[in-house]
Amino acid sequence: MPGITAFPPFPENVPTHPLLVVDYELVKARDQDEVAKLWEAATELGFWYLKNHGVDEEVRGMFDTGAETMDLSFQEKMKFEQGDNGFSFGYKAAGATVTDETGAPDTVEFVNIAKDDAFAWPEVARRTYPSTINARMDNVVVPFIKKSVEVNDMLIEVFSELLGLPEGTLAEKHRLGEFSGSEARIIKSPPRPGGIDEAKAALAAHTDFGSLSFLHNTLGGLQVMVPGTDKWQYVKPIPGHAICNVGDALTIFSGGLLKSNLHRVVPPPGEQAFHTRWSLVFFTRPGNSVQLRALAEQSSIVARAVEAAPAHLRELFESGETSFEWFTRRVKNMRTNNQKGVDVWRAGRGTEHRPHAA
Ligand SMILES: O=C(O)CCC(=O)C(=O)O
Ligand SMILES: [Fe+2]
Repeated sequence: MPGITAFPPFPENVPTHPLLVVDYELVKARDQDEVAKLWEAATELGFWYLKNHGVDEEVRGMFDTGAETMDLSFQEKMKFEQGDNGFSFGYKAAGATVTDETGAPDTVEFVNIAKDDAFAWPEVARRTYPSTINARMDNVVVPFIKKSVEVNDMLIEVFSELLGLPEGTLAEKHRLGEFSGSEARIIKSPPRPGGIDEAKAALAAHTDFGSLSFLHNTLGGLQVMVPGTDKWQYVKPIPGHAICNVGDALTIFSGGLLKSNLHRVVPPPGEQAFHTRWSLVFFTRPGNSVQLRALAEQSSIVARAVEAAPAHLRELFESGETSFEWFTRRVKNMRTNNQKGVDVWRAGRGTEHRPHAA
């Protein structure tokens, strides 16, 4: 089981950024101090640790499912490949996306499982998956996705309240009944010991495409660029603590108040680089038809934020793209096969305003 295999500790001597620790159960009970901490984390860095989320057992099962899946032959995995049209569900081989505008290939493989397939199981809603995933749908994948939806939806509801939006406004944008890009992702990064340029990303510098990400990892490698700086800093994994981060859609809905921050994955630091790195994310994304625009008419808080937002964000608030268009554009323009010059890469960007960060 990759998640609990012994590995060296996260080194002390690398630049690390401490995240606020938010207690899921306390936020759910609307403990005012905890809700205030969540707001601080989401509006300043856009990243926080989440403890007491109750999903540990499902996370372990998902890592096992990932290990079994990645052990399948390359040929078998490629039967479930995503393709180059911006469809994200299924398998992505290492090197299938680029990590910057020079076309440097990524080094991670991952498999994405649609929330819509988990909720429709055993019916197929969006696509089929490798046998290793089908075998664990009932016991692991569906429970993991259902619990992750519950966690993210609760946090999104709290943001809706804090933004002063009419009750249920953000929930309506993430209705379970509508197809969306929401998905679980299991990522495997091979060991990359020494001799390799540590500054080179395994997974491109990016902001997340959707609303909220619920991430579980055990080895270092995730880095954030703290707003107002131009240096990458590691986020140290803490056992039992998930890492949550805001995605572009919430940034847009909130007029820029909720921060979708730039992050990337590099080889794990120090001795950890000798080990395979596994991570698992559940991404909540708005329903496909939802327009990505600032909800200024529904909240004076958002309206004021729009006024104060920088020009590059204000432009995005009025892009008129639906969630489906936004997501497809971003996935498609990272694909290696689609790179025909730097314009393709740049056209795939979201709220990132540092096109040269990589
Ligand atoms: O592997 C990680 O720690 C982060 C992965 C990530 O940022 C992503 O898949 O969007
Ligand atoms: Fe991400």
